[in-house]
Amino acid sequence: MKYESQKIALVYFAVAMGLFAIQVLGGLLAGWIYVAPNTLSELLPFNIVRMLHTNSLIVWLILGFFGAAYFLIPEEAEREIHSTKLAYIQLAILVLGTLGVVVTYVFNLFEGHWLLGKEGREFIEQPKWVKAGIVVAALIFLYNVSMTVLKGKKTAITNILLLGLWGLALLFLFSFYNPSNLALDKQYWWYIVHLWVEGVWELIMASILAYLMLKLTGVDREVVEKWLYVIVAAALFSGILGTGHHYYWIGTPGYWQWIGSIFSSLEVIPFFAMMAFAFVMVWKGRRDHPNKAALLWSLGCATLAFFGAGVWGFLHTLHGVNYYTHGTQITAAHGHLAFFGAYVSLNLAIFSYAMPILLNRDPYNQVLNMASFWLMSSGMVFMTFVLTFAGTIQTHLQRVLGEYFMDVQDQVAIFYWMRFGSGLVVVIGALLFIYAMWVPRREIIERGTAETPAE
Ligand code: HEM
Ligand code: HEM
Ligand SMILES: [Fe+2]
Repeated sequence: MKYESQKIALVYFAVAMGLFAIQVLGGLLAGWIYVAPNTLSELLPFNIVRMLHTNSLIVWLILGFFGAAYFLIPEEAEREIHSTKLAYIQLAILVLGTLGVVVTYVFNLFEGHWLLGKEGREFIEQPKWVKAGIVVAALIFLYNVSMTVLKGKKTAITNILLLGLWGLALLFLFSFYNPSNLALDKQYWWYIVHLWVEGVWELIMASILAYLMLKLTGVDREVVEKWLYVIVAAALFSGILGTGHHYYWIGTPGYWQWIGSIFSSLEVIPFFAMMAFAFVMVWKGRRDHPNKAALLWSLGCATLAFFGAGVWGFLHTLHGVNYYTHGTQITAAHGHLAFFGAYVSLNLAIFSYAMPILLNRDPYNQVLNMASFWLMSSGMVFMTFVLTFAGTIQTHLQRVLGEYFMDVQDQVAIFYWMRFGSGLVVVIGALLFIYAMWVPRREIIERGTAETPAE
């Protein structure tokens, strides 16, 4: 570790990994309720479990991004973070908000209250006071990292990372605007949900991947930067108008069917470019970095993001196809592999790289980490396949033959059992990952010392 303030990342990563465990366990519970629907139906109903699953996902991913920024910005800007104290205050606000969310959801408190009650829009259900807290925390964060970069060295990696993080925070402001007209509500809702994952988060992904490639493969910075600019341009060019693929059936004008189909098809390009980038960097690289697990997660991230977002996204993005598949298990299949491939794996890649440095551990449980990669990835890929089969049958029975929703659900039950099985593998992989990150290797415990890890 070159800069003392990089240590801030450690607490962010710790909270993120805690929520990651809760998120996958929540998913597993939701998957169990699918096959045994009366489970906890009074105490913790499915809709609440689902909310905890998706909300904790978003919160831990963002905490991971914040931690990644605090870790890599000092090295790139060649100076300490502007204020360590502000960074911890920011985390305290976010943790308080998270606890508030959990208590409000689980006990279903303050229903209908404008400030204290949950808001009932998927992914952005948080009560208004929590949303306000998130904005305050985001402002503190942006001030802190922007000051650091402004006073230090500016690189393409930090510029693009900051652009992505500013975009993330500004787009979140749309969560305060909730028009009573349902079509308008949905139109703005997608500004957050879509413009995050298919817009500004791609900038965050590209810049963190670029940083990892720089460190792990030792290629020249100029080469990394050229790729970075192309990826960012392709992401913004396709992703902004690509929002149209959510405007097909919500009451917006018909031209969105063409704009959405054309531009969202082009969204495959940046994801393909990120995959090509990662592999070309490894191929051209001149450095044999000892942290192979971090490289495995980086390559896995670029590859699974291409399949989950690019291929599985394209599968149902043309309006002629989406007319039939909209809101079926095809959507869930895509949602899972896209989020896992792109943003979960990205976080796990930067954790794998940074944690041994932050904890000053060499060697660390690298083989266990790689095992967790294969468990989690194969579990998620299998889950994607079974949900795709379920969704294909569902589309035919329900949308083509016109059978009733619940009758169709009974006929695809076998796939929900298989989803539970693959989910169990994912959970085991996730717990193994957390173990590999935090528990020192036996040699170190016995010897009592560690080497300084390679950076
Ligand atoms: C990492 C990037 C991506 C993530 C994390 C992601 C995630 C998701 C999620 C969670 C949903 C479900 C939203 C909901 O209805 O509540 C969704 C819907 C959708 N996504 Fe993506 N996505 C990504 C990229 C893409 C790309 C690149 C495409 C197109 C090539 C695409 C096409 C679609 C379409 C068409 C829908 C609507 C499905 C429906 O009509 O039910 N996505 N995405
Ligand atoms: C890190 C891994 C995971 C990610 C990124 C993830 C992501 C998501 C997302 C984005 C949704 C909303 C999907 C949509 O609207 O289309 C969702 C819902 C869900 N997830 Fe996960 N999830 C993960 C792990 C799991 C696991 C291990 C299970 C266990 C079986 C699971 C089961 C479910 C269930 C049952 C739902 C509700 C689906 C519905 O409403 O029909 N997830 N998850
Ligand atoms: Fe989208």
